[in-house]
Amino acid sequence: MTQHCGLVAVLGAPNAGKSTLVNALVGQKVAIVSAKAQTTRARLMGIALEGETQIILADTPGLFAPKRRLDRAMVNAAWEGAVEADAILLVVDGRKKKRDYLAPILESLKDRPERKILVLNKVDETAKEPLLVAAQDLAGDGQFSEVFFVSALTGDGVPELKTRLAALMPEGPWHYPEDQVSDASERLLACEITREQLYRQLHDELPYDSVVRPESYTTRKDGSVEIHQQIVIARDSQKGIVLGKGGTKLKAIGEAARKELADLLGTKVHLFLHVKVDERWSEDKEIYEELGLDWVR
Ligand SMILES: Nc1nc2c(ncn2[C@@H]2O[C@H](COP(=O)(O)OP(=O)(O)OP(=O)(O)O)[C@@H](O)[C@H]2O)c(=O)[nH]1
Repeated sequence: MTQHCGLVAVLGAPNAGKSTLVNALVGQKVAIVSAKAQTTRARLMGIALEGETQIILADTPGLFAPKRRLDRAMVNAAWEGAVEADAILLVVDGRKKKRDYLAPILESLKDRPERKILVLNKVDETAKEPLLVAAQDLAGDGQFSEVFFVSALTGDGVPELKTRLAALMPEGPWHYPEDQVSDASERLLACEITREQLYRQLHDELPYDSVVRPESYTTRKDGSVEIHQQIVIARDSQKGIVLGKGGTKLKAIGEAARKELADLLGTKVHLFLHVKVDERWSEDKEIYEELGLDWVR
């Protein structure tokens, strides 16, 4: 059978469930998910397989009005992900009754020539009637060729969406080997996993101006992996939050991240986390490059 391969850009407001959807389509965790808005910083790709078709998913940062430089870089990355895609998915939180916040996204999508598919997510927590109203409301202007109702969380409707996306992918050789699920290097993916644990375990206490950087990533003789990472925060006063009493918080974060990494990499993992205070990290070009973001003024 001939191979098919194409790019799908996944767009949507922060917290719509884009990362969860990409993970569900890939069938394995590739993008980090958290209840906090704007979790997705780097442009991670998920790679889904359906028969002879490879679907490359650009999991883009949520689109929102950018103020800080980091935010502007994220929005730029989001649009980059959508350029010349074979399909654009707009993921919308179906539970939300108010939809004005989507107006700028809908407006900017108007000029895009790609096929656009509306995905109303979180159907597990939404009644049918309001979902239909939302679909009519958003797809009424004819901009979307199709509407899918899914729950990225439970997987409801996801296989149907995946089948449809596969059918839209053009003929062509696969871009990635069969067993690859993400184009993020393992180093970077490992940082994302630590960052997710930071979010999970510190909740609202975690300062937004923090970042996890890779220091080193080596395979030991016995096949296990030794990973060193730096948690960079902007203020000395934030150190206590990350470390916790007697360092217990950081230990728990490292332990959870290590377990998950071992699971993902299928080998024993030694994870070392170092906390560093750097007031000016958000002005550091190198950090942006590391995270796969463009430096924008
Ligand atoms: N009930 C329900 N919750 C969902 C569903 N999909 C995602 N969520 C939750 O919504 C929150 C946001 O999900 P993410 O996948 O991180 O959202 P995102 O759009 O990638 O967010 P950003 O990274 O901020 O752009 C998480 O708490 C998810 O568990 C769903 O189908 N049903």
